[in-house]
Amino acid sequence: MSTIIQVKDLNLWYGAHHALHGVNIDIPEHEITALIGPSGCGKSTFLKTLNRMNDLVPGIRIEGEVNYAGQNIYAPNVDTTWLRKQIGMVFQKANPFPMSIYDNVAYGPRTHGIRSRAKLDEIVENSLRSAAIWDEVKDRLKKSALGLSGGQQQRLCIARALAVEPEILLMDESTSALDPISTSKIEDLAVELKSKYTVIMVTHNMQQAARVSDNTAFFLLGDLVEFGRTETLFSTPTDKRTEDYITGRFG
Ligand SMILES: Nc1ncnc2c1ncn2[C@@H]1O[C@H](COP(=O)(O)OP(=O)(O)OP(=O)(O)O)[C@@H](O)[C@H]1O
Repeated sequence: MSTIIQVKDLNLWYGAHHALHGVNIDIPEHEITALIGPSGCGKSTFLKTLNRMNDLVPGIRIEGEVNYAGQNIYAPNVDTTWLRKQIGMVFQKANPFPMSIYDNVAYGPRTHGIRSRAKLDEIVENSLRSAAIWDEVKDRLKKSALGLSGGQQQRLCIARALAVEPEILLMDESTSALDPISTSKIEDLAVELKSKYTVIMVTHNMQQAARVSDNTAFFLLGDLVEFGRTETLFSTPTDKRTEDYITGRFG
């Protein structure tokens, strides 16, 4: 398998707080990588460094490299609009725009200059199909996205992220606010998506990591303690701290 993102000696500070300590990781393409660890260990911080969503946090300092598409994304000439098109993100709480379902999905492509109605129709349908929500919304595309259930809103946000044809989808605890049925739909969806995309997900739920991911990274207090195949990490962890965490001894 090939590496899509290579992180080298990544350190991050929020003011004086050293939140990520020399993280090194190679993230495989077309697989699901789960980031796990107790609250405050730096999972979300790490995820956000992958498409520079942290850039505007006051007092932040980032050192090291995140190599993607043949360059360090922290190099001075990198276009962050391009980067975030390539590496999309879905958040913990669904955040549809207060507009129609159609316009939510068409928003990104329109921003990138697509004006043809037929082309937009095609993108909207394909994205909603890929996010496994087309059948539920195809008769109400002009209705407000805010009228959808929480689970539907989250799948709509996935469709919105897919509409600009990213390579990588970052999911930050995207099922933690959802009921078990919606959660299971999003988990199934993540597994389907990996044939076309690379998925990197933060989850508090170890069963979820074990169910859906191919690789798992365990963070503790800003350190990447262990990274490996999910099956191996959960069955025979090499680090005592990983073992303590996955067996519920702390966290
Ligand atoms: N914008 C910020 N400014 C200052 N400190 C921050 C900021 N965001 C996060 N931190 C701190 O950095 C550390 C890592 O936070 P982060 O949100 O990445 O952890 P996490 O593992 O995702 O936690 P959780 O599972 O609770 O979401 C924590 O100590 C947190 O308080």
